[in-house]
Amino acid sequence: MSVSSPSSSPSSPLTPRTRSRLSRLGSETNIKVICRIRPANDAESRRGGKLLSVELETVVSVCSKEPGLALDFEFDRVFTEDSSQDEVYNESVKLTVEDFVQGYNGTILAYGQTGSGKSYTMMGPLNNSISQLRGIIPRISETIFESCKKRPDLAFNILVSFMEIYMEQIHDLLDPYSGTDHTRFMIQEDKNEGIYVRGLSEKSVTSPQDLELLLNEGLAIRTMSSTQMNADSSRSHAIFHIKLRLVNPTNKSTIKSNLFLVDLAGSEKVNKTGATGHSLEEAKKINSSLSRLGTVIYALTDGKSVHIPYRDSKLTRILQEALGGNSRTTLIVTCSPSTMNENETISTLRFGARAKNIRNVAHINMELSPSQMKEKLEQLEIDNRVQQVYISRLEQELGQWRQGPPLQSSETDEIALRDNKIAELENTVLTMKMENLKVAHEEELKMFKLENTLRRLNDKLSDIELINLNLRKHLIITEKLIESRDNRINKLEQFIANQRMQVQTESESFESKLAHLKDRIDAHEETIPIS
Ligand SMILES: Nc1ncnc2c1ncn2[C@@H]1O[C@H](COP(=O)(O)OP(=O)(O)OP(=O)(O)O)[C@@H](O)[C@H]1O
Repeated sequence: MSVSSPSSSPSSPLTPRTRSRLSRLGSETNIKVICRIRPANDAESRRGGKLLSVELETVVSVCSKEPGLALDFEFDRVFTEDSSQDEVYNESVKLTVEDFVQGYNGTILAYGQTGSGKSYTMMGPLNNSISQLRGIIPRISETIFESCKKRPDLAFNILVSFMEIYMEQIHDLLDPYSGTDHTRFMIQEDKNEGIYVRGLSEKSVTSPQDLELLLNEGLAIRTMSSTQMNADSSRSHAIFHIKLRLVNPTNKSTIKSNLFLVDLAGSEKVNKTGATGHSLEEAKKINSSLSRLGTVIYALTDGKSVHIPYRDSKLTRILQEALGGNSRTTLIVTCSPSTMNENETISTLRFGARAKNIRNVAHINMELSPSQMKEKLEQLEIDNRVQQVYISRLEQELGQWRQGPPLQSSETDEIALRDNKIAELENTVLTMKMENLKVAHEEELKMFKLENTLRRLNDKLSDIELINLNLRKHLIITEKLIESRDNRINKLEQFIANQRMQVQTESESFESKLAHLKDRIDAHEETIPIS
């Protein structure tokens, strides 16, 4: 059996010092990874076999047709063909949205092969009017407004923007007239705002209905086309961005948080989708952009990379905070259940398993109000004044000491002698300090190397623990299977024993009937006169 642990250990590009500083500011968490298996479509029901099975709520097993290839993948949660939109939202996404309203940045990403159910999960079915089928984004908007209403002490302001990255160009989905001048959109970074796209329109919303309307308007102009794998295939990465500003009117402090909801374009095997000409170019761009996302995830988790190539694509640059930064991130990997898509599904599950090792450090994004800043400044000024008083007292004492009674020449010589001695001693102390510093530096280097070795060992240990965990899970599953087989055997044995008893009873009754008949024949024969 193989297990899903990536070749290397969970790690992060942050140095231990930066990490500990960030940890003090916020909480460090792994990216949450959810797997969702969609129901088989018509073609799969007709021709494909069942590829995936889910024995536990967190493990999905691939039952490959290749002999000897059995893979288990562990995620934070696995949803099956029968899971509803409601379950997916409540059990995997709602918490991120509640954190978002508390001031944490959040990101929810859907990744998977074309036609595997990303848009269904994020938005809901196309042209849907059934409330239970609504996807994550419409449900999120309701939670946000409900949560904001529960905090009447704060004034809130919600802005949304909606963009797609199509063939590596940014398009504004809330401004159909933005035209073809894509150079007006620039990805920029700001100390307060984080990473954002300059030039993108932002619309203020005051109700879930407002937000849903904008979502649908944007979706209506998103680049879609029909492929052999999906009649309504999204050919772009769609990024819906919700900006929340919560202001405390009393002290004027502001909480600012950003939520990115990303429906990625689906990876595809061009020979399967039958893409040619322009569709082929689209597919190549989609695959190349997803492969850059994979490279970033690989670099974040291989435990070696110092440089993370976020700037290699627009998608990874925009998602920089979501991947290894200040964000609570959930990745939803979507899969077809059928053996017809075996390679694509295994590759999706591997992508999810690797991403699960990314560590983020999220913190509440709060800006102090002018009055809070003033308070802080005043406190600093008081501290400063206290220090100044202390310094002037010391200076006064020193002055008095310096002024002391007039000295005799023999006393001046004595003092000069001692001054020289002091200078000499000070020199020695300085030299010793330098020596100490050198030694401390060498010690620090050694410590650093030792820490590195320890970290590598720890990483190996967690790899082994992960493998061990998977093996134990596999063992549990196997034990359950054996137990269910044993039950079945017991039942069958019971059934056979019953059958035997029944046969025996029947044969005994048959024999007694036979004997009875025989007696009657004998009796009959005796009564017949011999002619
Ligand atoms: N969980 C589900 N339950 C019922 N139908 C689903 C489910 N997931 C997906 N589908 C259906 O499968 C088809 C493909 O889904 P969807 O368009 O969401 O895939 P996608 O991954 O977004 O594809 P692409 O990358 O090509 O855009 C749609 O008809 C959708 O309604």
